[in-house]
Amino acid sequence: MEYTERKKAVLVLKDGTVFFGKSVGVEGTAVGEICFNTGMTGYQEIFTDPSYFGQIMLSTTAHLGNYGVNEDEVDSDGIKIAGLVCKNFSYYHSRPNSESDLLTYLEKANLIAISDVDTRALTAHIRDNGAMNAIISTDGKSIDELKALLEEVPSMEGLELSSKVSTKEPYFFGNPDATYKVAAIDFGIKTNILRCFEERDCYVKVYPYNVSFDTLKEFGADGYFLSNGPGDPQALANLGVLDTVSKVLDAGMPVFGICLGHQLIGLSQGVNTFKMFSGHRGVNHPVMNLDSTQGEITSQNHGFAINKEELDKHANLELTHVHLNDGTVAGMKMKDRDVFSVQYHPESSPGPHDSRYLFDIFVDNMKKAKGTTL
Ligand SMILES: NC(=O)CC[C@H](N)C(=O)O
Repeated sequence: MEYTERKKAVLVLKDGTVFFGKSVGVEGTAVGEICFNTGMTGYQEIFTDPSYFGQIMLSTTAHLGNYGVNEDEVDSDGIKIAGLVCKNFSYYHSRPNSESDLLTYLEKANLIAISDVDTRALTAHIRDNGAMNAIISTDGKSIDELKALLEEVPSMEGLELSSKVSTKEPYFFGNPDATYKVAAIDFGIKTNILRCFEERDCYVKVYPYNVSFDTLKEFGADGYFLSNGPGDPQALANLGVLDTVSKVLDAGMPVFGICLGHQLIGLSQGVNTFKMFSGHRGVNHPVMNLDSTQGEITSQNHGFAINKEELDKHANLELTHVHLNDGTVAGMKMKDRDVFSVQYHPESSPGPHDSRYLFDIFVDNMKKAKGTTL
């Protein structure tokens, strides 16, 4: 279908604001919390990141689709975002190693997307008014109909979503003969985290989000990993997850947590999380490592964060990284054991590789714990 034949599409925000655009392809209606990502590239990694499950992605980059898609650039088994809002959608792509075009990729996943939206104005609106639910429609529903549907959509606050994206059965990743064994809990794990472990001589067993500590232990891992994932971290508390996390921390083995995993470490130690005003999502968020005093440009995707005052008062937790834009907690460690976590994404897919050293520290901790001189 030619661009000029694209149907009219509409976006309605929970506060009643309406934006018009054009349907990219699939017809239908999609709901979710709208959030903006400021990365200029990396759309395929973002769309397949399970942490975005249940969210409508607003991409602030001027062009989407211009470099096509490639199966190597996925971070899970498929598209996880609930819907897409963009400015210019490229129906033509150009890149030597692209396998297909973005439109076909979105159509296969039945993803509803609208283009030609004034994304600058929309992003400024969310920045000023905070994260909120939204509905996008490409099938001609009236604004009143959409507003009524939007009333039914639950708030992201209190929403448990890990169970929707976590693996149902344990699986392995990497080389079985690798030096280190890592037991990972999958709250919505990104594949690039597993690749980062594999590159560092680790063999990973990935478990469902509700695994018991007794089952985890059976693998005889050298270290534990708590993954990223969608939804409100506090909602996982009701499912017994915090009890498992506490047991993991008490095992005395090296532990590494990323994003949701980091938030769960905090919650398990009595430090609360809160819903941020509009969250951090992009590939150029500045973070300071308080130990080295070096800055890192980081990849981020979160709408909740750890309460800094509670962390500062905690006897056994220490702030290690701080977000330089707003002073929020970007990383922490436990004082009496090799447990550390970050709110951002050191596997950075997409994003700069400044923070990959965190994987090296975790492997180093496992090396020390093994008492080897490898
Ligand atoms: N990337 C993540 O793990 C996100 C964690 C959590 N869902 C949040 O939005 O804060």
